[in-house]
Amino acid sequence: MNCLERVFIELIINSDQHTKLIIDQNQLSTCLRYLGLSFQNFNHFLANIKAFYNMSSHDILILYASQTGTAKYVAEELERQLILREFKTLLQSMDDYAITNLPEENYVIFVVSTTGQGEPPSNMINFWQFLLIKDLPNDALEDVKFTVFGLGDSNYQQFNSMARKLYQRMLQLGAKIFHERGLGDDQHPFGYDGELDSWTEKLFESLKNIFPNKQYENLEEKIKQKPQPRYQIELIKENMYEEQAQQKIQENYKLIPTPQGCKKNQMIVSRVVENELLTPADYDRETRKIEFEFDSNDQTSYNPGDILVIHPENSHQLCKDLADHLNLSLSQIVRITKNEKSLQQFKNPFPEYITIEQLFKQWLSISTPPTRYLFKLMSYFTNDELHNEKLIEISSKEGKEEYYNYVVKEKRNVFEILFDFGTVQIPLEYLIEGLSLQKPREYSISSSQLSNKNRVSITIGLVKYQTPFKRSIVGVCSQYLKQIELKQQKVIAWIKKGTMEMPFNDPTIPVILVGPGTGIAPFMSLVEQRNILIERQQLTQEQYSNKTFILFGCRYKQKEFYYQKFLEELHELNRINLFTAFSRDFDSKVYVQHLLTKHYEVFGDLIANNFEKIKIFVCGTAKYMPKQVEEGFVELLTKYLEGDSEKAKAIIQNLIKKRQYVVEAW
Ligand SMILES: Cc1cc2nc3c(=O)[nH]c(=O)nc-3n(C[C@H](O)[C@H](O)[C@H](O)COP(=O)(O)O)c2cc1C
Repeated sequence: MNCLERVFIELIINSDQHTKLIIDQNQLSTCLRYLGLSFQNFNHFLANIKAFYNMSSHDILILYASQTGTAKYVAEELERQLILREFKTLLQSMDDYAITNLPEENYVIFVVSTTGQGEPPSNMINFWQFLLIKDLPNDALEDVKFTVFGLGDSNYQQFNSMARKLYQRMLQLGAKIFHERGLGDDQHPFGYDGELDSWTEKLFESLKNIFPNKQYENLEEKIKQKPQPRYQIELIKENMYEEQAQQKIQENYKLIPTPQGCKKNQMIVSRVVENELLTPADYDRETRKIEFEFDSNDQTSYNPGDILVIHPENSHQLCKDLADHLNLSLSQIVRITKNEKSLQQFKNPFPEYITIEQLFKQWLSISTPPTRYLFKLMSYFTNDELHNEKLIEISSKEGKEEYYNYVVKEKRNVFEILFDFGTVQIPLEYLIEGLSLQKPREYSISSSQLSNKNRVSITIGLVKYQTPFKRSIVGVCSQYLKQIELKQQKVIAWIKKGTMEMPFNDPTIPVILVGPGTGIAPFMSLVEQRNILIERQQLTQEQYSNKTFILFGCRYKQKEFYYQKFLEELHELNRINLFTAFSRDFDSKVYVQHLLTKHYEVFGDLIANNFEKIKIFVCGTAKYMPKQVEEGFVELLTKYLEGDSEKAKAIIQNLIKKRQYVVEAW
């Protein structure tokens, strides 16, 4: 090893406090150039480094890709199970992992969810792009043994597609399977657990053959012992905390974890300035237009198709109830630090000093059902035998049904659970370990920034429903936004690109926008923007007419035809072509897909004359609509092409491939 190489190693090692190799790809290529090393040589070089420093590394690498945290939780639970059996593990999100180390790994477990329409979660994008590099040799990963557990929902057309694609790509690159693939499904009566439990059981069978010296039996005694908590918590006395530090606490919101796919420095602080009810007050559905104004110094910019990602707050009452139950005051300041004795590797997401109110309102997901792991943790903190047994049962594989019936289906939150198990006195450091972090919620933007540069609006349907036991549940974020005080409270949000790349600068490009219900939201942004551009660019009627086709559908015209006046006015002016379907106003039910076949000549001509530039966007609920609309397009083209269904299918498939036909569904 020459002295330049040594310098390089020092650089890498000193840049990382965990003595593992984490370098980003820019750093890597700069260093490689500096050292005159090719990429191939680099792997060999890394092996040298490891040997040189005798880094005792892991037995198994767990890599997860997760959009809303489920795959992350599953990966963490797997890690706990592996640690219990004496495995040395390394757990990372795919994009945090230095992918150039992958050929050196022995055993890898991938836990990967699918998002969008069969797309990778944001923390897999770079990793996936790297794996897809065309000239990677087919023996690049020949020493790697792997398995995949996928999280998906069979209601989506591309069920678990990222887990499947990753599996195939790993095989193409020469990696070998050490355990069969598992595919979890949200539609299973027990959600992904329906598949995960048996997959995990078999995983340990497979591992027994590979790592016979680990501990697989007699785990009961170990399980009974309380694990080391991940965090340490210190209650801070008020007089110990000076004024300057108080100021810091006020600014904790700046440390709220950046949502997937957003940029840290693009956090927006805004206030709600308008909250308009779009449905009749006595209707069973509630849809609102919520408008935000950015705090003055924000240089925020957005375009039609972009998404507003909102960090919601839990209700004050729930935070107070939970704090009271734990004998804590909301104004209590606590110091949260990492417990270095914990065997798990993780990033501490909390600010060092934080009030209980901030912790419960902004940081922890306390309104939604907690994971099974919380029940396990709770079981260590009761002297009541019955409660202890029940908690252990719910947290176990055997108690899966009970967990689903009592927690998931009934949407019980942590306060309700602690209340039911009143003998449990769980310390705060264990409680926060058993809860997930607050999840941001995504909404399509429905305004154009050309109309007001400091404002953005969204169209939200209020989530409210009853559980099987008739408990009334409301959605965390929609309720938070509904009740927010106008112009008072700060709302923390980010803007990110959506999947629909809209032609927002050119109103002459033909678009077909299919948006039933609140699926209309992103299209309102494009329509408003195009309307302004038609004026600004002084376009002629010939240039702008028959370019923006909107298909909107809902149950009743009188109750749910959002933005009716504006849309009908633009239709009158020939600035848009509006087609509507009201499914409950007439005896025969008409939905948006029926409008396509009904007007097959209009849409057939439009598509046939604009193959290269037309854009079709479909937005709304995921369950049946996207598939039915796609079938509607195929049907209309078949009719237009006088029965040539193969050609019709090929046209739509081609548009999908070229991303001229894009679905955004939830
Ligand atoms: C916006 C959205 C898009 C989704 N798209 C798909 C999909 O295309 N295919 C699929 O199998 N599951 C899809 N799902 C389901 C998720 O993969 C599933 O709920 C998973 O458990 C989420 O895991 P995560 O929280 O780790 O991202 C989607 C879920 C959402 C919210």
